Amino acid sequence: MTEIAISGVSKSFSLGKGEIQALADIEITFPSGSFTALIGPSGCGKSTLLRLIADVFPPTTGSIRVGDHGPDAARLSHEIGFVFQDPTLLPWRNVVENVRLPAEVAKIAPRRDPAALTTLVGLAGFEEARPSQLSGGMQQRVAIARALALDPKVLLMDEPFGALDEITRQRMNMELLRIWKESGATAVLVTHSISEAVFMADTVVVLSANPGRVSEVISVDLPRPRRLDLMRDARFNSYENKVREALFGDDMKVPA
Ligand SMILES: Nc1ncnc2c1ncn2[C@@H]1O[C@H](COP(=O)(O)OP(=O)(O)OP(=O)(O)O)[C@@H](O)[C@H]1O
Repeated sequence: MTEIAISGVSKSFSLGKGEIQALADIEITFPSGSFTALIGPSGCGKSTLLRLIADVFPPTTGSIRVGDHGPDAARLSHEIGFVFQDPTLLPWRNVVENVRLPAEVAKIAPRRDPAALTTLVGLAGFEEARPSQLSGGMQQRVAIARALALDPKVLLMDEPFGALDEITRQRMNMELLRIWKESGATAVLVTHSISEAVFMADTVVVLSANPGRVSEVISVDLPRPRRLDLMRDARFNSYENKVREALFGDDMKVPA
């Protein structure tokens, strides 16, 4: 069971002679096995928050707990899988070899069979294909399989489908929900899409900028498994409106 607890976290970066405060007073818990979406204006610190959890850098103040330990220990025991917007596959390696890569870098045996993971992400038959022979959506599937190779307890995704067309993106979202359920991981997804956030998440965390703060936490009480026709449901639209209002505040109000 891996809960992520973020307490009193702020993050500042030095920039030239000055300093930029990316995040302030972040207080939030992601329950074990939950799916959380982070949404907010550009520059509000969504990626920074993911990177803090992944131990790319430490917080300036506050603490982060991943399961029973800090992000550094979680990273060292390979408990965190990360998917970026760009799949960043090695072009000279085939699909299975790319999926196996994290285990090779860590000098340990893969905790999940790379060929089985390739099937799990819908790429059976493409095991030997090179990245250049795959579409953008297929490359991103490989990146997801690679993130699962060491059986992480936490899956962090930074706009993984941002570069994909709408049809591929919605398909990938459905598949990602299936893969997430199968993995049992605690998932955190950064997205710019309100409907994607509501469709995927148990909880949508809305951030505001300068510095990044949590402005609203919206629980999405919609049944799972979720299918695309859910998007036509009035309850779905009302959650979208809630997120929209949290993002745009007074700008949403109709002038008298
Ligand atoms: N390594 C870094 N060094 C200096 N400043 C940084 C660094 N990483 C992020 N920042 C700054 O922190 C702030 C938040 O950036 P971040 O990338 O986390 O925002 P974001 O919400 O993910 O943005 P976007 O939606 O545009 O991707 C920005 O002002 C950015 O310039």
